Amino acid sequence: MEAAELKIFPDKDALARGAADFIAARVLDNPGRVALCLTGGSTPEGMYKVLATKPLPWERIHIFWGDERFVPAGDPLSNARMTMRALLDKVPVPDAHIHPIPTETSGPEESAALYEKALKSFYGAEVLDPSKPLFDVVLNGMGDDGHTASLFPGAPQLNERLRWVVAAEPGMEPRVKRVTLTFPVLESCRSSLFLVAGAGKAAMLKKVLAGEDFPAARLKPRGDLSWFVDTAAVS
Ligand SMILES: O=C(O)[C@H](O)[C@@H](O)[C@H](O)[C@H](O)COP(=O)(O)O
Repeated sequence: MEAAELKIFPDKDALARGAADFIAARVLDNPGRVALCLTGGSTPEGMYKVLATKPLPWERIHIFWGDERFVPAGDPLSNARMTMRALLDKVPVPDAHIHPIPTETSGPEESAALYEKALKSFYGAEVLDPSKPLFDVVLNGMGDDGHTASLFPGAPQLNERLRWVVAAEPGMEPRVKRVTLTFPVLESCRSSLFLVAGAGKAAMLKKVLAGEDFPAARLKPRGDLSWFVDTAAVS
């Protein structure tokens, strides 16, 4: 693991362009099967729209999500739905390469078990090999309370080292149950990046970058880690 890199952009649009360029470059670095782990929240949406304009080899890109709200696929709160509308509906990615966290199940526990199975089958092994990262790029957000994915401060899911995917209680708005990848899985990547924008994040960003114990600061990717932030978030 290398030291984290901090990239500061003048505003949210510049941040979106910078992050989309970064992801496109990482995709093009890999001549084989590419796996991207995307995130929900409001910050990535603009970046997804920029990424949709990039001429990328979509036929060899697979899409996963780091967490999902336990709502039907068509619900406006769905992270996958937002990503479909901003990005995936606009690019020639094969349907079979889109791997949303299933939510039409008996509950978040069943969703987590099914997604864990899907990830292991894609990876081709039951145990993560440190020399073989699962994802090329993992995109992360950070909540005002320091959560990332649906790993909330003080939650038992923070200490999960065996399960790849678990159910989570709603830690903050929207107050719906969640399904989330765990740290070892989010960390199994070549590159990891956080997108953080807006003055509302400034106080927490300062603490997390100083290494205070919040979920976003606990993420220790095997590959490189970059923080893409706007000036408001570092104000
Ligand atoms: O489902 C979710 O809510 C997210 O995956 C969550 O972890 C998000 O990334 C952060 O809360 C930041 O969200 P914003 O970009 O909206 O601030």
